[in-house]
Amino acid sequence: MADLVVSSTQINRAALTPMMQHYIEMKEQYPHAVMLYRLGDFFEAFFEDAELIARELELVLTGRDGGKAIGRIAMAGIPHHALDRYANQLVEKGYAIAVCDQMESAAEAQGLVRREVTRVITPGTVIEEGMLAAKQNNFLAAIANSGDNWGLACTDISTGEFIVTQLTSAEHLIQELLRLQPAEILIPIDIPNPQMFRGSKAEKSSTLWEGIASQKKSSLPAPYDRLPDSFCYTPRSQSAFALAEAKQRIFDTFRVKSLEGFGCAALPLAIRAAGGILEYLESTQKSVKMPLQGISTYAIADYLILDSQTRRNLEITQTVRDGTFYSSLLWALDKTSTGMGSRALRRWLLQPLKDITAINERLDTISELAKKHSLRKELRRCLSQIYDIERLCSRIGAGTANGRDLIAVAMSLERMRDVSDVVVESRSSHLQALQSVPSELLQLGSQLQNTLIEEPPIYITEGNLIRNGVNAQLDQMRQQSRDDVEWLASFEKQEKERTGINTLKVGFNKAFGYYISISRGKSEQAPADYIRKQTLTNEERYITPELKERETRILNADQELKQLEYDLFVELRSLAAKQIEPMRILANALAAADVLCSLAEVAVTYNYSRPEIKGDRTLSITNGRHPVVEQSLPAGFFVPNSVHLGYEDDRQNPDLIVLTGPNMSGKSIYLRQVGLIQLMAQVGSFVPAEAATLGICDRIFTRVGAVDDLATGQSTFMVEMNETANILNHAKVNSLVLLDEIGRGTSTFDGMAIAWSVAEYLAQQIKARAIFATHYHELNELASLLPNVANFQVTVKEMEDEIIFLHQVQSGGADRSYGIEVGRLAGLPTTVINRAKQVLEHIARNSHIATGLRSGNDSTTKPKDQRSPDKSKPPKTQMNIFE
Ligand SMILES: Nc1ncnc2c1ncn2[C@@H]1O[C@H](COP(=O)(O)OP(=O)(O)OP(=O)(O)O)[C@@H](O)[C@H]1O
Repeated sequence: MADLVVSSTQINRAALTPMMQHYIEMKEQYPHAVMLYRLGDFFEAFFEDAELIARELELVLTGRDGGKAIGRIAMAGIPHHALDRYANQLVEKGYAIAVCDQMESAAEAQGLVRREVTRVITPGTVIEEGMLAAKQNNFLAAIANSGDNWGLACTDISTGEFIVTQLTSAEHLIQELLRLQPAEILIPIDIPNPQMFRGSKAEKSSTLWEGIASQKKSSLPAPYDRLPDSFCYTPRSQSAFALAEAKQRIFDTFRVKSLEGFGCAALPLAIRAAGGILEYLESTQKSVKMPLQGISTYAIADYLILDSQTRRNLEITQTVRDGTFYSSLLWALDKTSTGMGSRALRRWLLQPLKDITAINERLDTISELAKKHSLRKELRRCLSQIYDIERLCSRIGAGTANGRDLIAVAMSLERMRDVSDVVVESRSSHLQALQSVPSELLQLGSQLQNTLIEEPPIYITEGNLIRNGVNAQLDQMRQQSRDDVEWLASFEKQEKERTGINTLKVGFNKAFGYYISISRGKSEQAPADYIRKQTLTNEERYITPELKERETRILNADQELKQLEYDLFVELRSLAAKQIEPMRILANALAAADVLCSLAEVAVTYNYSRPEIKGDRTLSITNGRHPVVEQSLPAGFFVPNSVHLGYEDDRQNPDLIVLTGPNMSGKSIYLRQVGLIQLMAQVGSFVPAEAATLGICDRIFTRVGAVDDLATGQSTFMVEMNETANILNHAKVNSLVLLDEIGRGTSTFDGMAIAWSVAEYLAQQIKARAIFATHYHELNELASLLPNVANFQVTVKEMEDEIIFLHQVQSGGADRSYGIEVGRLAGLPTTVINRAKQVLEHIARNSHIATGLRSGNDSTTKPKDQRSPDKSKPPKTQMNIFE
């Protein structure tokens, strides 16, 4: 629309209408955000913002008079009740939104309606229920830096969680960010407009942000240019991150005088990051202040470290192939009954423990729940009736909870009586935590239930919230209101009799209030004292002084009644807010119990066993299974396999296993299942195995077939080498290293040489427990050279014209891959298969690749079947099915 003014920068402000002048003033305070300005029943955007939301939300771009000398200003709007839905779409696209609301009704206003920014919604500060995923945290993070050290603070304002840590390298910071997946990250950089919001997604689609669009991440000042591209970053003024200011903010927010109790007193960077978050919350949460829990400090070394590569390869929360939740470990284990439990399970899986006592406490609880079927069943039934108290607490504290929220709290607290009864005889600590519910919470539950009606409306300003008998004044006003209804009925009856018009009715509408309605045909009969107010096609509407007088009283009484109900409700909500702390403790206990019930349920369904947790390097799994693949195969189809690694006292168990076997035989699955079982044990879960004794790992490393990393322009082989280097530089004696085919993406000789030396380094230098799956059968020689290396193979059975995958892992090395057979199964043309077979035979007869590596140091200390195959015999050719 050519005639619309779309830019606010070049106009003569004095010529604008007073309201538009106010809009510009507001917008200037939030230049980084799309401003939604309340006008009656709509939130409107003007100028550039109007164009933006019209484009992004597919709305009609219209115009509004901006003043005589200005003309029509671009405008686009959304109905006020649809704010959440549209705001959600904008936040998803990476925009921040400043909500400028009306603080008084147009009728009340003297002059211009008072409007204020009540809230700035950004990806990390979303609290609206409809905008949050029930099963996932929505984290807002902030970081601070000094040299190689980094502070990280992270909060989920919908639950009040607030965690901080300090890290000693950018890599650790990035790994933590990748684990937490914050929706928004605050970085302390002073750019010309410090409030400017930049989200990676917003940059792509917005012209509004041209000022910052040039500030691509790579042009952000060091050291922040190293941060991953996939997040939404918001630059903030450095002053909020200054140590003194940050400390003061923490003192003020949490009403403390020292940071000792939070455990971060000696972590200046963590404090600075926390200060950055608090300052941001102050500036975005205007009228709605979500109460935070106290700060909880953690160290990454307290937990089993899983880097992003390992989380991805083990498919903990999503699959590698298509990134879906379905077929991930979380999918296989999540039988939780509440959103709190589901979020906790995700956190537990991404941050397994190292503390044996804490692990055993979880295992004890699962043991009890697994053994006592009716306890588990009953507890799960009760949990499924409990609402998301964690998030409800935050809404109560922020003063945004409505009647339905309080009823949900009341019902949940009522259910707690059943929960306590169900666990009354339990012995494990996580269930004992639910045995007694603080009496003040039970009282609160009863009070909420006794005060509020069963199904209150969504809005708390419309009355109909409070039960009869709660407040004498309210009861009296309600009686009055009933009397008024009766009076109206008797007035109607009286007027019918007086006029003799049977169809006469008393009606009401917002514009005219109460009126007497008579059909046009009968209007001649209207008495002289009737005052005509409105003429419609079929009826005439009248008022009388008596009706008007009564109307004033009815409407005033109605307003007063609603106000009284509102006041009583707010009082009740404040009362509930005083119990947030015990409610949060309860919510945490419920979440843990829910996770443990879920793990127990899975353990019983799939016949898992309790792992024995040790402080040494034992990794012993008897007949283990892959928890996800097992669930996706028909019962009994999965072939269990064992592994015994890293037992130090006698050298019966190796540190490193060279795993060979044909393509498709199950090497990758085996590798992953070992990693998953170790991870599950440290989460405190039962494991899919007949028996398992597992020492605590400090880290699990995995390297599984890489793909080209087009985003960073790295080749498959480069990615593979990067990942391998990372493992060799960080793995320690207590780590578990799972390598699937190293050295594939280069020439056979280079690849094999690298694979050999990597395996040798792992076994000799690092002595980590490791499984090395490979098609380089020459690596079987290592077992004859190094005492802590053994060969294992996944077996197949050769039939006359096919091979059968047995998926069984046995000691000894394989010397064939049956790659050509797999090619045939995949449908390679027969000519190609036959030719490949000829070439293979030729190579097998003439190649001496491994002879140089076999230096004759054959170990005699190991069982025969763990040594390399006898290479003195002529190499076998592929199966006779090819001949
Ligand atoms: N223990 C098992 N029991 C039953 N089926 C299995 C088992 N292990 C693997 N499989 C099946 O075999 C398929 C191939 O397994 P996997 O990908 O682990 O083979 P691989 O040996 O790593 O193959 P390649 O060397 O070609 O990469 C799996 O998709 C799974 O369906």
